[in-house]
Amino acid sequence: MDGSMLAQFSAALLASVAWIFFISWVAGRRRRRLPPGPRGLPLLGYLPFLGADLHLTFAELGRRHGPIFKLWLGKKMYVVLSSPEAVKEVVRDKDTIFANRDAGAAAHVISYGKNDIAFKDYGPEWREMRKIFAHRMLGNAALDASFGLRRGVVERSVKEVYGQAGRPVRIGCIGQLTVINSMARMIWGEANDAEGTDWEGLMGELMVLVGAPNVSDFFPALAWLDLQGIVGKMKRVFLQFEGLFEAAIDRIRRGSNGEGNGSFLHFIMEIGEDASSSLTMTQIKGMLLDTAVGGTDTTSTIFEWALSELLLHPQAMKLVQHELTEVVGLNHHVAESHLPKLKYLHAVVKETLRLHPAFPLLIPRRPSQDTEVGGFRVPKGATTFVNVWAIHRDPALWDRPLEFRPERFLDGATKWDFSGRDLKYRPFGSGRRTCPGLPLAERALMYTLAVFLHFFNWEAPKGVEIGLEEKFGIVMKKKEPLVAIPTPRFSNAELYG
Ligand code: HEM
Repeated sequence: MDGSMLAQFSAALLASVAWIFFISWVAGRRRRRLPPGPRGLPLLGYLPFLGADLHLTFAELGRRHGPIFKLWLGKKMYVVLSSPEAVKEVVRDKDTIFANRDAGAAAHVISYGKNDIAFKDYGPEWREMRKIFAHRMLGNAALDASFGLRRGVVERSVKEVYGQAGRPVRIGCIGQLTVINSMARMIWGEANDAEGTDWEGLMGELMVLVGAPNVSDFFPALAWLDLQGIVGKMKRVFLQFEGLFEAAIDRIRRGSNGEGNGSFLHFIMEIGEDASSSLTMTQIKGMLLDTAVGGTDTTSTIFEWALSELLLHPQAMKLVQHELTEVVGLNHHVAESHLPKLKYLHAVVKETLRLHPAFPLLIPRRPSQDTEVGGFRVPKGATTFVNVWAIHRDPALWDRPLEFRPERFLDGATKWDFSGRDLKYRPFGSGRRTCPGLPLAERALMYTLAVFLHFFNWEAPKGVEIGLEEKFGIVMKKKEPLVAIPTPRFSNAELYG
């Protein structure tokens, strides 16, 4: 090889090496690229621009930046997903990596320091608690056994509404109280140590505190100051629950008249006190709190949305009541055994949950290591939201998405179950962290709706417009409580208690 050939060869070799370096640098850079997102202010990030309705802000940002975007709120990075493809990566392909939750300061207090199911980090203890919760506490046998407790509460509410027939009633509030009291009854049993507790107020305060934007979460270094007093207030709410649990546990331990029988508390204590169980008393109380918190606001809110939609869609209301007449029969009580046959009511519930998912952003997850979604880097610990509200209304995924059409969930739509198998419909989430309360939620919601729609006709008071305005929160409620006039459907007064 002469000198010039050697020089040409060296130059070619150098160019190839440089090219390889360049390509791997670009690939590496891409791998390390964070998702796009809006610019914010120094230190505060996007905080000043968030607005009150997070789901709407996130939907708008999704339109601008794509289905995977990030934003900084104070010192914390948040990633928001709003396409089934991106969600699939998180809840299927990388479900284990994203199986932790992000417990803010307030959630930390109310979850017994992440000692419940909703906030405990993924691992063997969480798996054990979840297994007991889903398969034993909320298994079919336990739910069948506690039906009497639920029925008693619903029948009391029917009697109350009957007493106000022909007049406007705040049915949203009555529905909420019915669900709250059913859950309380199931937790405490007939003895109900919680009798006299202002559940509505207590739950309302708890949900506001968990959902409130908290400076301590955005700037962890300032957490010890509890600048908005949220943690202080949450501790007071927590102590009220703690007092109720302690009183009931004490009563059950003393074996006083066994009135707790049939209640979750009694049932779960039996498991906890079994020598082979590793459940601690704190975990038991954490699971009961999950039932009280996870089960009440969600179920009662969907009850109110469903009734509102039916009042706005008289044809759908007619079909529900016709089905109830066929399945339950005139002058008969609704039983839980009727529920699987109420196909149209099921479709109404599904369509309601599509348009008004109780958790519009699900419950945020947190990756336990650096990872990638859609080719973007998501760093360990980044709070990850799924904007299920936006996915459920995406015109690319749904035909006439803003219309209330229960029919879309009928006929050959067996894939539309609540399991989250179809990633464009996930009102109960999916993957490892999917809602374990689904069997109870489905029964309680369907039963309460079936009873109220079987026993009464409903109409809006003259001159009152039924609105569908939303009030954003951890659980998204109706802005204006629903008011409607009930008229008994049957002349036999005995049916109404
Ligand atoms: C209509 C009623 C309900 C709706 C719409 C609902 C929805 C949800 C959703 C979307 C999640 C988050 C899932 C995810 O991150 O993928 C969740 C979690 C949870 N839900 Fe429900 N839920 C309802 C009723 C209930 C009931 C009745 C209970 C208890 C008896 C309950 C207990 C829980 C718990 C403990 C979690 C946390 C699970 C975990 O982190 O492993 N929920 N729920």
